[in-house]
Amino acid sequence: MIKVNRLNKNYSAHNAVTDLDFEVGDGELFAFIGPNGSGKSTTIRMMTGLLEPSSGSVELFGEEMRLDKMALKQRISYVPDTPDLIGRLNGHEYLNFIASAYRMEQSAFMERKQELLALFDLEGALGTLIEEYSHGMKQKLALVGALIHQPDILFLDEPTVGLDPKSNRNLKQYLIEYVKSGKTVFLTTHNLSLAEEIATDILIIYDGKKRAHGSLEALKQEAVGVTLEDIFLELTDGEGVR
Ligand SMILES: Nc1ncnc2c1ncn2[C@@H]1O[C@H](COP(=O)(O)OP(=O)(O)OP(=O)(O)O)[C@@H](O)[C@H]1O
Repeated sequence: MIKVNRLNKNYSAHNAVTDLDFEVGDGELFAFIGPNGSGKSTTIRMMTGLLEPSSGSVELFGEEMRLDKMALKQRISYVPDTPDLIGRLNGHEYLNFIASAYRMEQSAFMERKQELLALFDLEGALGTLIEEYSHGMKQKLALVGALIHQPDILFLDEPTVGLDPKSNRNLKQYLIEYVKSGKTVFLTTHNLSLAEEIATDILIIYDGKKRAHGSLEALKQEAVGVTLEDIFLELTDGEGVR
């Protein structure tokens, strides 16, 4: 599904991402974790064709992702950490816009819209302008918009920030079921218990470089620690357990 090959991004003299290599398969729920400023958003923006790499490449479905690859972009969704929705639209208009951009059939659109709005308790908010939504409501509408066309790969940057506990739990369960159907989820999070709970694969990035990658069990072989938090802190020069 995803192949990242010696990916680099330099901002002036600063290397935000250095020689990053990894692969993500079908049906994986991949957690990409690292301290603030370690290069997660930069990487995800290159993977989704929003930012040109300085060198290296990202392949999705065996094809190189670039800024102009619209056909590849039709098969993915990306929810950034602060979704930038069109404030002058109401929820209905926003979702209609998404449906037409992805050329969804009306019946599939209506069916999935009902399901997702119920999942996030958003049914009552669709007539309201997005600029009047709370942060959590915007986050939930962005998630509905990202999921409605059932992308083959779903990229989520900090998806649970701002969500209430019920929506948080519903999202977790939804993502677990989503990957069981063969789809792929790639998420960044600072919520290590979330990664521990739902990820099939975890990559720790530190200062733009891959520090560790594997299942939780595999990571436990690489570092002393019982929890992902112990391992993370040890591998990222934090308050390690050693
Ligand atoms: N447009 C930019 N111009 C210059 N430097 C940038 C730019 N975007 C990011 N950086 C730098 O690149 C590095 C990686 O930033 P990035 O946003 O990818 O980190 P992150 O891991 O997503 O952080 P956080 O967890 O805080 O969201 C940081 O040092 C940041 O200051």
